[in-house]
Amino acid sequence: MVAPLDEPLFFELTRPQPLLIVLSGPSGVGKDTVLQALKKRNLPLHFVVTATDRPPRPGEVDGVDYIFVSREEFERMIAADEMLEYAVVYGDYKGVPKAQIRQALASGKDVILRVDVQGAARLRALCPEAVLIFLAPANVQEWYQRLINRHSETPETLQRRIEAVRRELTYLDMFDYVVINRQDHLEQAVDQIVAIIQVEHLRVHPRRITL
Ligand SMILES: Nc1nc2c(ncn2[C@@H]2O[C@H](COP(=O)(O)OP(=O)(O)O)[C@@H](O)[C@H]2O)c(=O)[nH]1
Ligand SMILES: Nc1ncnc2c1ncn2[C@@H]1O[C@H](COP(=O)(O)OP(=O)(O)O)[C@@H](O)[C@H]1O
Repeated sequence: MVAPLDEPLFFELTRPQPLLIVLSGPSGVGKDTVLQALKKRNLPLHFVVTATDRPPRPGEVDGVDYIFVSREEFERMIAADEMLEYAVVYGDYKGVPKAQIRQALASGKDVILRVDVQGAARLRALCPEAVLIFLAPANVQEWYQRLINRHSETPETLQRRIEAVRRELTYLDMFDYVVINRQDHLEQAVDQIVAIIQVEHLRVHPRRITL
């Protein structure tokens, strides 16, 4: 007996499972720029705002780029177990407030956040079904020039980022995807991340986020 042709097939009945997408990669590769471009695509994506005790850079907005807090406040949040994940990154605290990730996952949308490779490793351990995307430069020279041209660092903070990059590249094997953010081809990188999200939603066995 064949089901009536107008009856939805079983796979149309499964509610799409929201993804937890983790974008990582070396300083200056273009994570924030890619996320800003992704926001302009108006996809059903919830962008998690993470916390830091680093002072805001010119143009950075509290509650949008980061939740900017003092070192004392950050350490209070750690002690109060308010952080899902945190790390010292290039000398500053960075962390994912549990409240932020809960609010994001409750939205029913795909959730995306950008963390350093330490954060990506921690989120892989906490949530094996997260989708980890490594944003890479086309080559070290392009990466270095991009970081310098951003004019965001003091000699000390620049040196920390340069010293970190070799170690950060060794984390690649832990990731699910690598996207190259080529010089002056930003939209190509964004297209690839959109494609990853689309394909991840076509899995016969959807990733189930447990956090
Ligand atoms: N582990 C972790 N890293 C984070 C978090 N938020 C931001 N980061 C990362 O911290 C690193 C330093 O960020 P930032 O100080 O803005 O410097 P930038 O990477 O040079 O722009 C970047 O790789 C960010 O992706 C977080 O909540 N946890
Ligand atoms: N594809 C690209 N081509 C050229 N410049 C880029 C590209 N992506 C990002 N940038 C620039 O590189 C610098 C670093 O980007 P940013 O998003 O701050 O990196 P991250 O968030 O990974 O530290 C910024 O000045 C940004 O405008």
